[in-house]
Amino acid sequence: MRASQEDFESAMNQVKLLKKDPGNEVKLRLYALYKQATEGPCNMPKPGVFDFINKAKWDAWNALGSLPKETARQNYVDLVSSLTSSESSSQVKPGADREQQEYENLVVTSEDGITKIMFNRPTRKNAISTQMYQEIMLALKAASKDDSTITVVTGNGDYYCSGNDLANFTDIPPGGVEEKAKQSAIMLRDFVGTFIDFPKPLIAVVNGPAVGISVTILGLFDAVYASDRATFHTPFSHLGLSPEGCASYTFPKIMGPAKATEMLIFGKKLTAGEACAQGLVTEVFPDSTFQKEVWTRLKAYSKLPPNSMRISKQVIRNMEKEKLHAVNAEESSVLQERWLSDECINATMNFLSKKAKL
Ligand SMILES: CCCCC/C=C/CC(=O)SCCNC(=O)CCNC(=O)[C@H](O)C(C)(C)COP(=O)(O)OP(=O)(O)OC[C@H]1O[C@@H](n2cnc3c(N)ncnc32)[C@H](O)[C@@H]1OP(=O)(O)O
Repeated sequence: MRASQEDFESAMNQVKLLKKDPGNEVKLRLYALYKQATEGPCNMPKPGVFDFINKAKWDAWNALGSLPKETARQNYVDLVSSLTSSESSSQVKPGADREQQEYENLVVTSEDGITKIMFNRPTRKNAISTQMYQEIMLALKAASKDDSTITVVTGNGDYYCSGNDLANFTDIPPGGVEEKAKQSAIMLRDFVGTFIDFPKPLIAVVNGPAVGISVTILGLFDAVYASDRATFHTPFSHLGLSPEGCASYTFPKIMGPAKATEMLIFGKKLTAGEACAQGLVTEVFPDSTFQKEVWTRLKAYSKLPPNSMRISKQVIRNMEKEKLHAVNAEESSVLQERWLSDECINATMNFLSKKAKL
């Protein structure tokens, strides 16, 4: 499939978040492909021999000759993808009991055939910052390729996750709020897409309250185990928002349209027991024994034949994938508009100025 303009913009965002300097040669190649993809063949006068930097850039761009813009765009996306996956595979290597240190907002460990991705911003109730979205995507991509059999997502501290970090919208780029909304919609689509495409059994261990996007994406998990302290809250109307994470499709399917309406439109907060009765949660455990009971069970599941589990997941989920990607694209584009609405801006300002809380 050819890289779209959105894939290209998403790749540009990912370049900014690379943790390691890819080196001058790769940077020149990225520069040349970017210029070719956006402007076509090199159209600049050749810099003088002593203007080393601009001469190197010119040489790299000029070397692409008449490479078509679409091919340059595709090559750029492929190059960025190889850079991000080599970073992520160097972060999660197969093996036992290895704690990863390189994420700022996650703790990722691999042990007993289970890769555990733990949200780790407990002082912010594990709200998902822009960087954390990128880190979760990297961690999931690495987990999809490592030798673990199942992948678990959980939270550190008293919360599972308080949803999108509302301060994400205060970091406005030079292109203004419209540009911010556009970038956020691309990131959201990529983020949710990573869950849709995740190939192994994906389990949520919901250790405490869950809010917003951390609830909606549960519909894309294969099992959800919850402490009886957990609650499930999607206050989209209160925030001037609309559903994401494919919940506009998965929630009515899981719990029926009437119950989904209460959650997604009226923002009704469910207890763990209610969420279980409505099919969003697989099983609820008393908080006092939650960790012990869940991890004992998961360790037993992780010993099942991995290929069989993967294939069964594909059989269960693959028929829906195309539909889910379409829903994800639509939800992201609706939200791009919502983020610019007075309703949303006022609700966000009220939270950030401490006038409102859920
Ligand atoms: C960008 C692209 C993708 C976008 C996808 C869109 C997703 C939609 C959603 O996820 S909607 C849900 C958004 N989340 C919220 O509205 C939750 C807001 N938080 C709260 O209402 C409360 O903090 C609480 C109910 C979660 C917890 O209340 P409590 O009193 O127990 O704790 P504090 O409020 O004191 O929280 C500790 C500090 O953490 C900060 N914080 C918590 N959640 C968030 C958040 N989501 N965004 C930003 N900051 C958050 C809170 O402000 C406290 O900070 P302080 O110590 O500096 O006061």
